[in-house]
Amino acid sequence: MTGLSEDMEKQARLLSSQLVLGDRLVEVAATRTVLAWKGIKKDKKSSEIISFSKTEHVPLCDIIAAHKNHINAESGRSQKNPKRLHQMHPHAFTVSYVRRTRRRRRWRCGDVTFHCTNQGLCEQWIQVINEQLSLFTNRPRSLLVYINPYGGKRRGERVYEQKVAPLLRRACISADVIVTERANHARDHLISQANLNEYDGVVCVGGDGMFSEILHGLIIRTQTDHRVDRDRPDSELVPCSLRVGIIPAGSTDCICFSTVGASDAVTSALHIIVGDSQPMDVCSVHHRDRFLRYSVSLLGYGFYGDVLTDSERNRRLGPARYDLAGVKTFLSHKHYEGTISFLPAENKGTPRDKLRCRSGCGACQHKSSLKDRKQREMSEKTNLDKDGGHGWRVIHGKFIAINAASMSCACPRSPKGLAPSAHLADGTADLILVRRCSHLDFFRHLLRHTTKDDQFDHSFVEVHRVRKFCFQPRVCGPASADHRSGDPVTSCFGATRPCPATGNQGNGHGRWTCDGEILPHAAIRVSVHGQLIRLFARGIEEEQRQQGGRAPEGPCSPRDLEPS
Ligand SMILES: CCCCCCCCCCCCC/C=C/[C@@H](O)[C@H](COP(=O)(O)O)NC(=O)CCCCCCCCCCCCCCC
Ligand SMILES: Nc1ncnc2c1ncn2[C@@H]1O[C@H](COP(=O)(O)OP(=O)(O)O)[C@@H](O)[C@H]1O
Ligand SMILES: [Ca+2]
Repeated sequence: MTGLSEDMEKQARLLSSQLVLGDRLVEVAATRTVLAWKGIKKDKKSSEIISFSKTEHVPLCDIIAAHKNHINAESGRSQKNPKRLHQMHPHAFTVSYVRRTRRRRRWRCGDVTFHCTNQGLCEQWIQVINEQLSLFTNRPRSLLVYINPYGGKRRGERVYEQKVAPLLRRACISADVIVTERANHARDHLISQANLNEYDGVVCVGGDGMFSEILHGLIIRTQTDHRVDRDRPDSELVPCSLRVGIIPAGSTDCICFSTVGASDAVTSALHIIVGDSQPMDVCSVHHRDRFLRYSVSLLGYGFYGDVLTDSERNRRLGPARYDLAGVKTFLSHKHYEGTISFLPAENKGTPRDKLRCRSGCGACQHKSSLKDRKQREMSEKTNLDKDGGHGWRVIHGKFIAINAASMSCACPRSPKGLAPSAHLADGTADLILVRRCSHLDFFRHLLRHTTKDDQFDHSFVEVHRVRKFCFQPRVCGPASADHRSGDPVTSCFGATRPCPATGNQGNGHGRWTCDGEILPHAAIRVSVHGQLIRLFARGIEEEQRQQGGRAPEGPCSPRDLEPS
């Protein structure tokens, strides 16, 4: 043997043989974890086989599939293969694999084609590789796909057909596709019609709003199946068993960007195919004892609530509607008065620490058990706190914005996100309070979302890592007895009085945007549910750097025959 690599020698080979790759004779070997090959040639003097090139390899977990090639019978050879070598190796198979590109965290499909001496050997290779892939039980076989044809720049259907469907076919994954016909079509279908037992996952083609539909469909279906009362703010929610893949085709696409590291359809499709799994926190939002919505990205009051409200009027502008509304809202420079009460998350880091949530994040590894959660609830009840009692803190003030993010909310507009240190799956959210300040100061704060500077390093911004919070806008007329009592929970959800001017508590106040949807109430109560849902993603991967500072092209730079 020529010795492909020391590592390979330690593992049992499932198959190895001499094949042709391009114009080279190579020795190829497969183990349970890797496919590797190395250029070989015959020594003219001794007639021994010697190796002459470095070993190249693809980890099996990065392989999408192996397929037989149909070689043009007339010419008797493929374009790249020299005639004599090919005559001796007339059969071929192609291995498709995940190739990391130099463009930030984008994945592409690479192909490598091997030629064999006989059909039997060719089929044996295909069988061995595909058999190993079938042992990866994390990979989906069957998916339910929802496409929002009107999301973002209205390219959802085209993106799916041109970029995603061919890859799913290559990976032998079946897909039932539903193009939505109205808002909430996907949510309602998931709640009451879809036979979820038939699928290994759900795919959402659209933006954060469309993902929110899928999220609601899955969570509501799961809670209904388990008879959990969603209206009770303290209900323990049951995690959803199906994973969700996001093919970005929306306006912000922050959930995709924050969980995959790129806003790119092919990259997302490849994360689905290799069966990645990324748990994610979900916030439940209640008004008094009524469930309102779930949130995974931005719950924003004041500035972002106003941006969203204004942007809805210009939906036809696509993603640009947010920029226009952003400028208008910025110029109006409003602030809102209210009381925010929150339960700090202990021993969970802070929103200003430098620990970023990355693939395999340590802070997200530990999912607290039911016992831990019960113990925490008990200690919340017994630990009296100087500010609000029961461990809660209370802050009253005039705010330009109140933002809560249970993940970083990184997106192409703001690559580090609204809450750069927030974690995807640690059971907490970062609460950002932007107090009334000058126009120029608020502009400086906003601008820092697009640079490396710390957007929280301002006297008018304060940040807290929390498990729960509630907000009460300043009530019209004299404050209610409960509000004055200082008990944060009662004051938020007890006898807040409707505004006598409008008869409606929410009117005249700012509004909350919840993952892009406007909430009907300003007084809300929010709890973070750790790891309630899983995505086909692996979190943002650390940039791999080689000497010279460039990211590697692929697992080992095997020849890539497909244009990206
Ligand atoms: C001066 C430049 C300031 C740039 C500030 C950029 C901050 C960006 C933070 C983005 C957080 C995104 C959180 C995600 C929310 C999404 O779930 C949600 C729904 O997404 P979907 O439409 O895909 O369904 N999207 C949103 O809520 C949209 C938020 C977009 C906000 C854009 C704000 C632009 C502000 C521009 C201010 C300009 C000041 C100019 C002064 C002359
Ligand atoms: N067929 C449809 N017609 C109209 N609205 C839809 C349809 N399908 C989904 N929606 C709604 O469109 C909204 C925006 O979708 P999304 O895909 O997030 O795009 P964007 O990022 O541009 O807001 C979501 O609230 C979703 O409920
Ligand atoms: Ca979190």
